Amino acid sequence: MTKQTLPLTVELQQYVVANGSEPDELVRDLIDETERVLPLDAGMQVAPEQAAFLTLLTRIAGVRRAVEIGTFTGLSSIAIARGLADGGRLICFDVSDEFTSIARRYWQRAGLTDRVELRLGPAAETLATLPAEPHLDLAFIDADKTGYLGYWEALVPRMVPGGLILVDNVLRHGHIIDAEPADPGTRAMQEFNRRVLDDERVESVLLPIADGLTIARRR
Ligand SMILES: C[S@@+](CC[C@H](N)C(=O)[O-])C[C@H]1O[C@@H](n2cnc3c(N)ncnc32)[C@H](O)[C@@H]1O
Repeated sequence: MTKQTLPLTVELQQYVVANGSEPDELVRDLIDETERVLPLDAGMQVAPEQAAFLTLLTRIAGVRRAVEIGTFTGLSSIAIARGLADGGRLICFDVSDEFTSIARRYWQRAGLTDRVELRLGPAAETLATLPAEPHLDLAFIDADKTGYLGYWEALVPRMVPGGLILVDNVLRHGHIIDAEPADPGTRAMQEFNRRVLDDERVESVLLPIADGLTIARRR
């Protein structure tokens, strides 16, 4: 019996990726280009095994309507869009025209432009333009950490019963357990994780994949 998740060495993570989540050529090119063009920001991309997990989860859940908060150069959006059911659509929210211009190029190359729509602007404002009633099957939150609670409150009422909200970076590279974190993003995530746990509108699990991924299911 194993009671604890294995800490992943670099070699073990490479094994994980090679044995179940190996990126295809397009994703490899996107990862390489992001590292080359945006070396200081490339760490914001989801991990390859997380991207593969997003695709599988989207497919398993039969998702037709999805949103993503925080698109960057497009890796997680491609992962979600690839898992959508026939006729499914993903709306991406981001503030950066620079980052998402790379994403748009890769959506084109991946043949996903009919499934993906980009809305530029602060997500606190652009999310409010979505219909208020429950209509979303899946939402992925991966943007400014101090905004997460606001995004959560905007999204939960818009999720259909059984809809999934996925939240990245809930472990803050381990700093989530710091007593008094100096970083406002980590303090915001401590509060966010408490609020999700106490939120009776959802059932949730916090998974130690990459930087921590919460999966919450709307009751
Ligand atoms: C961690 S990155 C997203 C990574 C992306 N999911 C991927 O897999 O490549 C965070 C993104 O959130 C965007 N962002 C930051 N603040 C935002 C805001 N207030 N509204 C919308 N997007 C925001 C940034 O421009 C950046 O592209």
